[in-house]
Amino acid sequence: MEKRCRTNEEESESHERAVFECAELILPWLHPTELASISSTCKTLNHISKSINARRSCDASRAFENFPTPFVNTVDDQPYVYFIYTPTQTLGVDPSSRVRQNWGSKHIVRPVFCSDLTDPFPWVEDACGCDCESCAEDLGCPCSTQNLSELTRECGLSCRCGLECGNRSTQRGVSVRLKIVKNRRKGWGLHADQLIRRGQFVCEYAGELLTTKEARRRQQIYDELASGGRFPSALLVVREHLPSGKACIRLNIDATRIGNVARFINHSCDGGNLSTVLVRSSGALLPRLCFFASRDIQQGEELAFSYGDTRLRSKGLHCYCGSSCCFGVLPSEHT
Ligand SMILES: C[S@@+](CC[C@H](N)C(=O)[O-])C[C@H]1O[C@@H](n2cnc3c(N)ncnc32)[C@H](O)[C@@H]1O
Repeated sequence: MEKRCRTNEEESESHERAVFECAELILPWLHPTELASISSTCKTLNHISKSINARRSCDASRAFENFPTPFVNTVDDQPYVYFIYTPTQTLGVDPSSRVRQNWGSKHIVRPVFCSDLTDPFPWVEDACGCDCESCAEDLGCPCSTQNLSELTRECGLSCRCGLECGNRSTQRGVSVRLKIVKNRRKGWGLHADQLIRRGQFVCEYAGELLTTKEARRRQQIYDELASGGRFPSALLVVREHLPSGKACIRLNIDATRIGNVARFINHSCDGGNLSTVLVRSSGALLPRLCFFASRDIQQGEELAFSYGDTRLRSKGLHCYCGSSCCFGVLPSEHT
């Protein structure tokens, strides 16, 4: 059979295709500043970068969650906020390490969501699950605590019903449609994109779990950055008081660099429309901070909560929550 030699044109087309394919694989791993600088080098890379930015703005959760969470910005031309997504709490990562995540790729591979696999902490020995064979959400679960207290227990790893258990509703990721909307004064905020019923689970506050020493170190840096202009940090300190009242477990969750959609929830001086509940899964060493709707929330409404145990700072950031009881200054946690 006669072999036809490839023309120069065909050869260059094939090279271009190879470059295109490689770029499509590599560029989604880049930070926005890297993406911007590479996109200025040639037309093809500029084109690919643009589509990556468009895909990033369509889903902040990078398909980790059950529904995409889009960014909506009618204020300026920032298409999205860059951070590393984690659907559950994770161990603190050295800030100097450049963690990367594939975001905005053409080929979306939905990560397997399983909190049992992602829980970074060892499980305690006496972990127990419920005895029912299958407990659907509507039937309830014998070991479910029906009313929302400040601390709720859920079934855990050894539950025989698996992740579908009606008493593991906070372990299946974000289960309502949400969007991230930019506001001129408060920056980005998390909004409902459907009706959310009172008592419904919205999302967990996921981020890096830090030692108190590291939390204090980072808070100092964040305060300095905030004083020099707008820097929206997302370091939350939560205390779980033990029944004796004498001791408490302190959780330092930093969602500034690594977090989930909850990092966009703004503060409201009137407590907003979310209640925070510490949920402990049977067998888990540490509780997780979960948000539930404290009343019916209409589609489009902004989600908000009070940033917790606070002391007012006379020179703190200005609060724009707009509630009738607004203190005028954003609360600041004494880390
Ligand atoms: C956890 S982040 C919330 C998301 C943030 N708005 C953003 O753009 O990424 C906390 C930061 O949001 C801003 N923020 C939250 N609530 C606010 C409020 N009521 N008024 C003004 N700024 C607020 C502050 O900059 C604060 O440090």
